[in-house]
Amino acid sequence: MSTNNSTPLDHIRNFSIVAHIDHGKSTLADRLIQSTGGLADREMSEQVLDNMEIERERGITIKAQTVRLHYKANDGETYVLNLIDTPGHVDFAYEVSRSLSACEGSLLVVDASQGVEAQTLANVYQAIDNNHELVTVLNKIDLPAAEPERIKEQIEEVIGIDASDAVLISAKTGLGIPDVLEAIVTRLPAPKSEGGEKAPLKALLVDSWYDTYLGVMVLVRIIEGRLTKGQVIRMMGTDAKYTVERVGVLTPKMVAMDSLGPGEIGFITASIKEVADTRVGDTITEDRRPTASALPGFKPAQPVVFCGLFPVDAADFEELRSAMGKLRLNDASFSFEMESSAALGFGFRCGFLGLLHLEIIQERLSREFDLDLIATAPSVVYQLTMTDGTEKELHNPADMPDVVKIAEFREPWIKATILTPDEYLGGILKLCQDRRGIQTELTYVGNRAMLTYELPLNEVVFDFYDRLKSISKGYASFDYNLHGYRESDLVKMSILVNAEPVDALSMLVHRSAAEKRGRVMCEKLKDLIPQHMFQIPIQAAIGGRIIARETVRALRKDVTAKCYGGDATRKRKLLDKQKEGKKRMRQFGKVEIPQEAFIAALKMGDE
Ligand SMILES: Nc1nc2c(ncn2[C@@H]2O[C@H](COP(=O)(O)OP(=O)(O)OP(=O)(O)O)[C@@H](O)[C@H]2O)c(=O)[nH]1
Repeated sequence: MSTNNSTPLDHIRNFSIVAHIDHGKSTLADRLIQSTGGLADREMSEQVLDNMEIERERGITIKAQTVRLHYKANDGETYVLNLIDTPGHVDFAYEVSRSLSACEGSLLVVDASQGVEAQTLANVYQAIDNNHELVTVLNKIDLPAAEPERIKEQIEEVIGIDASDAVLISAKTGLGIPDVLEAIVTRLPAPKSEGGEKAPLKALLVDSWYDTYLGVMVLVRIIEGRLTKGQVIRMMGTDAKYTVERVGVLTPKMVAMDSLGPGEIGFITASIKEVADTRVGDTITEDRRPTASALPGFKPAQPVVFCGLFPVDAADFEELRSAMGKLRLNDASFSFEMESSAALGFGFRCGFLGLLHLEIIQERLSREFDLDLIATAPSVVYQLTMTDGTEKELHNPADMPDVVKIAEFREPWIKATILTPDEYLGGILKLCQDRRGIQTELTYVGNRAMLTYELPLNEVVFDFYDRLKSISKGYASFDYNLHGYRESDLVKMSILVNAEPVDALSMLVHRSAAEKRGRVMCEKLKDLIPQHMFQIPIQAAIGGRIIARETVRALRKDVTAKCYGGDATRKRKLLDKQKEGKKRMRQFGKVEIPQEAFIAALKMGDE
């Protein structure tokens, strides 16, 4: 189907939904699609917007998606509503911000039984920074625990916006959905376009992804002018030229169009080779008649967490490289380069936006590509000033230069916001304190405490979020943003198993925490490393100094010993089983360490 459209600006509304995780953003989006007939009921698989398998399984939104809806309003007119979905997790805050810049308004969804959470705050402030008009939507009012009046007051008190006209809905039952659609049309502004459609083309590159059939697809928001099939476009940031092959919109099905006009959001394809060739935030113009000035643009997302990924079986190396290449096609914020380690052989040093991003990539590699991997300790990006005045960035503890050559060592800090029910406050304060946190604020929102802390990112990347959740029984919420670099007294802690250093387990820690970390790590490894025929010392060391030690006692019997008599098949079975187990082990000198040990050892706990 091909449609030529020219929706007048005042009949377009571009909006996002901002919410804390689990407050019902995807359910609401699905309802909006369903009630405007974007998909027939039978096409409505649950949660259309979260279309990746892992997203669906974990119930989180990663890649921003967009849909165009047609809505016949109470005034009898039909409006085009473009919904840009935004990811809800802290790791993807950057994607939230760029999705928001493509629209004029947001629905602020708050769970009426939970109230404002850390990501509600983070996301709503981003919307306000983007000059969005807001419509407050209180969801889950079907729940007996819903307290819409109290939550309205809370929103006014904490966020400082008027919530008296909040729309009360249940995305689950469908209650109130027509009111949301009316509010979008009557309360959110139409896009503006200074130059209109006669002006030279100026479009914002909002997002891009790789489609197996169509190649690189680019999501664009037209500011002025017209984007047409066959047009030669120029990316103003990279100066690359392309001929537009397809123009269309997502309903969420792809629908071809001849062109897109001012205020509209849609996709194009143009034989672009790689997602990496498209720069999110770039300005797209017509090569023949370029626009006078580019849009402000965004800074590219920088990876903040790095770790090494190695195949358990060295023979899988090429397969791993190709799998990573495929993942990167769709995720320009994931980076990798080859690395070799004495203990782990050949693998890759990978960069991620955060820990969740790391876990997702790791999971996809093992699930979609069936690869057994060992991940090394996650590390942040450190800055070094050397004694000769040069500056260095350090992504990998293994590359740590000789300490005598370092004049200054700096590590990244974050500013974290935590909201928690009062009864867990003590435990959380202790956690933050143990992680070298500096408290900057403590206020109350009803019976919940709102804390702001400055924390070294290095202390957060391991298991901070897991710990926070377990201390608060899942009730605390957390959000952070990077807050610059500070000088720090960091040391490299090595782990030696049977006197051999295991580089995958070495990490940079603050001097004050080194001994405790070393002790915990050795204790954990003692339980994780299976017994061998000999005694295995496990040691933590800083430089040449041992700071902790444990021993795995020697095993006496071999596995076949209990097969008295000569049952050969049974014996073979046991040996096969042992071989099977071996595949998932790595040999370090004479010692075999199971793959799980690496991951488990790095989840520190604060016992
Ligand atoms: N009772 C009730 N449950 C709801 C309602 N809306 C959503 N839920 C449930 O709340 C949970 C979270 O909903 P989602 O729509 O996945 O939340 P989300 O905000 O999109 O989460 P992310 O995709 O992770 O950002 C799901 O189990 C929904 O079924 C509602 O109106 N009432």
